[in-house]
Formats: sequence, C-alpha cells, structure tokens
Amino acid sequence: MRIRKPTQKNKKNVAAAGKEENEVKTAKLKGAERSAYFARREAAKILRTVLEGDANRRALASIKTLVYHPSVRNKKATFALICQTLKHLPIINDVLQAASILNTKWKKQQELVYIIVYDILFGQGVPLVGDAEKYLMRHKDPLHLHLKKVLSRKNVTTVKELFALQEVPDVSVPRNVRVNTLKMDVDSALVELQKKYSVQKDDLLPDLLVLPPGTDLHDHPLVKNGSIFLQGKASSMVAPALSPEPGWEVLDACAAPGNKTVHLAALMKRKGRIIACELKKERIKRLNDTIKLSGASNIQVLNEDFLNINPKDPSYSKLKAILLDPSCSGSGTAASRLDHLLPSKAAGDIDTERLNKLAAFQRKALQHAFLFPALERIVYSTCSINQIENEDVVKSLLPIAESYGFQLAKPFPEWQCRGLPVFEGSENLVRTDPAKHGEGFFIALFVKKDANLSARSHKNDNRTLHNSTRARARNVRRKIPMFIHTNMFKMWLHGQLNQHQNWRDRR
Ligand SMILES: C[S@@+](CC[C@H](N)C(=O)[O-])C[C@H]1O[C@@H](n2cnc3c(N)ncnc32)[C@H](O)[C@@H]1O
Repeated sequence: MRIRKPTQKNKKNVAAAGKEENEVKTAKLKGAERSAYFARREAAKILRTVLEGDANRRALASIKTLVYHPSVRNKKATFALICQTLKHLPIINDVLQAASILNTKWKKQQELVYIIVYDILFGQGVPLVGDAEKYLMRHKDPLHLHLKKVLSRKNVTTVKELFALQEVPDVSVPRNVRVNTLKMDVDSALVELQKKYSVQKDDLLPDLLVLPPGTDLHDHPLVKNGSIFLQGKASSMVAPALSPEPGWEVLDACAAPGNKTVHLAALMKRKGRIIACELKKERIKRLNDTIKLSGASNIQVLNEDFLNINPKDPSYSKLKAILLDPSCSGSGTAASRLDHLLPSKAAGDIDTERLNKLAAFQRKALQHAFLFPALERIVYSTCSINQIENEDVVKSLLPIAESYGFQLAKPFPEWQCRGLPVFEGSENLVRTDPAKHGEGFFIALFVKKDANLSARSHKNDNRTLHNSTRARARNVRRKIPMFIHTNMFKMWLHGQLNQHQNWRDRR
C-alpha cells in the first residue's frame, strides 16, 4: 500500500491525529470500541487510495488487494466497512451536502468522515472516541433528518428500498486455488484443504481446485508458504494454453505480479529458462516476491519495455514461446475487484480514449512478439471483456501473423465459451464469462505452422490446430468476403454488445 508522505500543510493535522491516537491507546476504551476506532482509520486510509485511484483512472490496486495487505490488522472489519461505505457513498455525499456541516478541516479528512457517517446513519452507531466521531455525532440529528429528505426525493422511505431498485452483479462463483506443483502435489493439497473445506478438483485444469464461493484462504498456511496460489480459473487457463515444454526458453512479456510466470515455471517442471519482463520498476518487487514464494529457480527478471527487446539479439535466438498478457482495461475482473462500488463505475463512465490507447499498445506488443525468429507459440491474453482489446486486436494482426508463419490454434477445444464471431476462425479464441466463471478473460493462441508436429506430439496437448487459418487470413486481406461476413454477424454482435453494455450498466 502506498504510504502518503505528510506535506508541510498537513503536518499539523498528522501531529494532531497522532496525539489523538495516543490518547485513544491510553484511554480506558472497551476492546471493541478501540478496535472499531482503529478499523475506521485504517479503512479511511485505504478508501483514500481507492478514491484517488478511481478519480485519476489509475487504480494502484483493487480494494481487496489493499485490504489484504499484511499491514492491515483487522481485515474482515476493514473490508466490510469500506465496501459498505462505498455502496452508500452517493447517499452519504447527498446527505453531507444537504446538511452542509463540513468545514475545511473536515473536508481534508473526507474519507474518515464518509466512514463515520456511514456508521452513524447505517451502521452500528459511533461511540464518542475520536475528534471526528465527536464532531459528527454532534450533528447526528441533522444528518438523519437530511437522510430522510434525500430518500423521499428518490421516492423511497428506506435505503433498502433504494438498493432494491439497483441491481448489483452476483459474483458468488466458486473460489479456485491453483496448486503450485513446484512445492506440493495436487492430491496432497486436496487432502490438506479437505480437512477444513469442501474441495474438488477442477474438471478442466489438473492443478486447479474448486472451493465454495466466499471461502477466505488469505491467511491459510498453504497460501502463505506458496504451496497454493489464489488464482481464478480464467487466469489459470492462460499458461496451460501456451503449454510450454520443459526445457524451452520462454518469455513472459508483461509479467508482474507474476502469477502466470510462476505457473509457466510449474508447467515446465523447473526445466528450461523463463524471462519475466516487466516495464514498471515499482512492480518488480512484487514480481520477485511471487517468484520467491513459488520456489522457482529458473526465472530471470528483466526490468524492461518489451517493445525495446530486440528480437535479433542473440540472447533471444532460442526463444520458443511468448506469453503476452499486457495491460488492459481489466473490465473482465471488474466485478470480482468490486469496481461497481467505485464512483466512476457507478456513474457508468466508459473511457473510450483509454480503451483506444490500450488497444493500440496491445496491437503493437502482439505484433512485436511475432518477430522473434525461433518462436513456436504465442499466447495473447487479457482480463477484458471488450472486443476492441480482444477479437479486434487478433483480427487486425492475422495477416501479419500469417506472413510470419503463425496461425490461430484452438486451446481447450472442449471449452464452450469462444471468441465473438467477428471473423472466421474466432471460434479458436477462448473467452470466459464473468457471470459464469467469475472473471472475463480472453485467450488467443498462435502456433507456428512448421511447429505443428511438435505441438501435436506434446504429451498433454490441449489444443487442436486450426487448419484453415491460412485461407481465412487470405479472406481478411480480400476485403469483400470479410465485409459480407462482418455484416452477417452484425446483428448477432449488436445483441452481444448490448448484453455486455447491460452487464456493465448493472455494475
Ligand atoms: C495484466 S498485467 C500482467 C499480469 C501478469 N501476467 C500476472 O498474471 O500476474 C500487465 C503488466 O504488464 C506491464 N507492462 C505494461 N507495458 C509493458 C511493456 N511495454 N513492457 C513490459 N511490461 C509492460 C504492466 O506494468 C503490468 O505489470
């Protein structure tokens, strides 16, 4: 979590808050009151990071990631408080504005104010413990009065009625954990987890286990020692889609925080070399931590822009596979990240300019991947549900892929949820549905044609090669037939996009 450095301006506030905290520590508060006091301040700090990230459209991490940081003491209470405050934030803001009780001092601590006002209006009440609590409790009656007025303006009498009008996405899908086979075999992990939970093996991925929705394993010893990773099914499908062979040289082009890098290492059984490339220096530590936790010893971390890696550099002359999981909008994981609670998402904002920029980078990165001379397989993946970041990127590069000898292959042929039918061959693509699978991922696998034999003979092959991709790529270049296909699919696609739009709107 980012620690905010106090500026000259707010040093006084910080000192006052420190003094107040010491007073609370020494005061004879009941245990529950004390922990609630600190939980409110902890929640306010995180809420500030979340709201700043949302306002700048540059979230540093999801709410869950911030709350489950080791430094956060009372994780469950803090998480609940933040989610509830965010859920009620539009009303809290309306009430505060109508009541007009915030002076400059309290406006500077607005996140703490939000949290306390939530507790006063909708929570369990607030004891008179800190300055902020005392101040807001003095205005308790006006706050309640204005809440009534705000609700009556919305033609409801209770907040429950108001929320009943707003559909909230149901993300209660099973929890998955990926067994890190570098440290533990799947059956042992199953036996260990079954001591406390109802656990099953996944029907598609041999190293994935399925637990009931809502199972919280953040503090489980197997998670802490790296024997299992809290990784969803969709994310766990990416490395097996690439299916690198033990002994290969593989590049994870956009690696941090490294979940898929270490999954590659497990699939390669410690044999071969993995280069984990990450552009952002501040994400390298997290990447190194993931690698260390996994116990993998054949991963070399590279703090570099993937686009600056020279494919002709002899150190990459034996590179056999690239996993390209570039920055994306994250729209497929928005529900599981609780993004629907954020003000920008509640307002239904779609940042088209950002989407276009992301898609441009994704195209550039995928195009760059084709240039490595010994390459046999490329997986392009996103955790986005947007066509522009998925099918459109792949479609636009099919002729180039073809010119470098690559064709689309079909990973997980038994998987029903495939790419949107916006070009012939899109049935080779993999999609996961957020409502059904918890997260919305997209996977495209490109295979070098000369490498077909080697790909087919791979022991645990889960792909079928798409033989007619060449002809289809030719169609892409012959614009007229493709235009006809596009029109044929237009109505279907329109429906699909509306569905996605409705889904986004519901968040
Ligand atoms: C979606 S995340 C990757 C998640 C990762 N594959 C995992 O499963 O843990 C994308 C990552 O790519 C990095 N990135 C963005 N542009 C890059 C570039 N040009 N070169 C290398 N890394 C880049 C981002 O900083 C971010 O850490």
